[in-house]
Parts: sequence; C-alpha cells; structure tokens
Amino acid sequence: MKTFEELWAELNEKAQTRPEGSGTVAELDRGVHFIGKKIVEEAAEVWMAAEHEGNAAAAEEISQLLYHLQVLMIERGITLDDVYSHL
Ligand SMILES: N=c1c2ncn([C@@H]3O[C@H](COP(=O)(O)OP(=O)(O)OP(=O)(O)O)[C@@H](O)[C@H]3O)c2ncn1[C@@H]1O[C@H](COP(=O)(O)O)[C@@H](O)[C@H]1O
Repeated sequence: MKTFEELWAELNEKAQTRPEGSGTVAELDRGVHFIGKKIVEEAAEVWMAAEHEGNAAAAEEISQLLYHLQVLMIERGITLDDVYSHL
C-alpha cells in the first residue's frame, strides 16, 4: 500500500533514473496521446465499476486512474502545486 504522494515521488524518480523494465518509463516514452487514451479508458472503467461492480472494484480502478494521471502530469511537467492551486 502507498499514498498518492509516495506514488508521485516513486514515479518521478523512475522518470529520472529510467530503470529497465519500468512500465512508467515505457508509458512516458509513448507520449501524451497514448497516456491520454489510458486516462479515458481508466475513467470509463471507474464509472462502470462504481455503477455495476461495487466499491472494491471502483477503488481499484480509481487507483489506476490516479496512476495514469500522475504519469501524464510528469510527461507534461505539471506539478502537484499546479493542480492544488485550482482546488
Ligand atoms: N500503480 C500502478 C499502476 N496502476 C496501473 N498501472 C498500469 O496501468 C495498466 C492498467 O491495468 P489494467 O488491468 O486496466 O490493464 P489493461 O488496460 O488491461 O492493461 P494494459 O493492456 O494497459 O497493460 C496496468 O497494466 C499497468 O501497466 C500501473 N502501473 C504501475 N503502478 C505503480 O507504479 C510504480 C512504478 O511502476 P513501474 O514503472 O512499472 O516500475 C509501482 O509502484 C507500481 O505499483
């Protein structure tokens, strides 16, 4: 288990050190268009799980959506503060 901020730190480190076998590095290399499609796909899965599968499945899909949102933020150079300033 990890928090949103712990995942953020881990993904930023992976983006910098580019370890072999990292799915994050592979996703970053595919670019914003690919990552954006993953976000749309995961968002739909969040909706379907919440409506038809229950909270446990929805929580899992939400975790994946948050992951892909963080990858997109890293790819575009968007910081947490950039987002927080709008909350
Ligand atoms: N939290 C996640 C995470 N959530 C989702 N995903 C990716 O998003 C995909 C979504 O899962 P699905 O089951 O919906 O997969 P799918 O759409 O059928 O699968 P794909 O065809 O897209 O692989 C997974 O296959 C992963 O590639 C994640 N990949 C990595 N992490 C964490 O990110 C960190 C860094 O990971 P690496 O960069 O791979 O080392 C680690 O702590 C991981 O636990």
